[in-house]
Amino acid sequence: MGDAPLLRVDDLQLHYQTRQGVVHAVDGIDFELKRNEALVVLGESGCGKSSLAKALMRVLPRNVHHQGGRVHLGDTELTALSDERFRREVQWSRMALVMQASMNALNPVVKVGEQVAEPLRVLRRWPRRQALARAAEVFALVGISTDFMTRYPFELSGGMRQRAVLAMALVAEPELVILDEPTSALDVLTQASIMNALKRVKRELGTSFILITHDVATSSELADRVALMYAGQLVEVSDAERFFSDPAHPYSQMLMASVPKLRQRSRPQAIPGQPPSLFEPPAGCRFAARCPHRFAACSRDPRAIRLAERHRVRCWLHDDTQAGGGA
Ligand SMILES: Nc1ncnc2c1ncn2[C@@H]1O[C@H](COP(=O)(O)OP(=O)(O)OP(=O)(O)O)[C@@H](O)[C@H]1O
Repeated sequence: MGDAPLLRVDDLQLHYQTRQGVVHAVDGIDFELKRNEALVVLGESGCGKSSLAKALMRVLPRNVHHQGGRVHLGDTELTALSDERFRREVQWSRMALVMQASMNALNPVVKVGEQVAEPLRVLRRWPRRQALARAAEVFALVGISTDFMTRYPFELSGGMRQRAVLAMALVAEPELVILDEPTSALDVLTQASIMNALKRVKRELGTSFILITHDVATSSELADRVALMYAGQLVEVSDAERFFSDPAHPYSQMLMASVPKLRQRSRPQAIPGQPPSLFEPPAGCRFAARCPHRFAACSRDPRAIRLAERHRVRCWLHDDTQAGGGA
């Protein structure tokens, strides 16, 4: 059991119905996450990162056209649970989501400490005093003075509100916390200090994280693993160190070359072209149109190729059966 993954996601799909057609926002995603690991999901705007979080957490809009795949959390198959059981047994207590811009979603007329304590009162039926005492511990862990517990959200800075939302997600000690762009609205110093708070939480509570972001630099601080998303699919899933130093997928390589670095002589390189439409994504490799290495095989969908233990890449260049093809 010891090394069994905490989270296993197999062929996850989430498609939306719109007047223009069906949007394939999440289109066949597989990955695993171990306990106490932080997975950073990177990808440019519109590639489906938030949809992935929503599919995992069942926070779905009304216009879902199709949902598919399996998700296991420990031994529980989440995708087999009814909405009612998922809400009662999983949301907040085993798995929590900090949505994009959620620091603006705190209730303006309820004191912050009461809001952070609420999951314990509702889910665990803890008495108010006990819940507030636990909330105070979590406030300290995420770096807010407990003085702020008796304040209203408008009395807190953006960074403090974001920490309060984080405290609320952590208060019931879920095994997994999903954070969707948790710091993108904040200044760089606040971003860094929230990343430090997350590292502390990971160390002290053993929490696993999925951190969704387009910010390569900030996220590298926390990441044990990286998954790079492109047009609804994961193109590479790898150890963070390997991903940042020696990425394997051409898109990963181009993304890393596009990130400005302090001691870099050459200029950061933009990636020419646009991602494909998610209405009718191409049948073959979705990155092929922008890829300098494309060759004949790319007109077929590249399966996930295993480069090493826990390193998968969705690219024919790394498939031995296609050896010599343009690499
Ligand atoms: N409810 C919805 N109905 C229809 N299309 C949607 C809906 N939500 C998202 N989309 C579309 O699905 C695709 C993926 O969106 P999503 O928000 O998941 O991407 P993202 O990578 O999180 O983007 P960003 O970083 O800009 O938030 C986009 O084309 C988006 O326009």
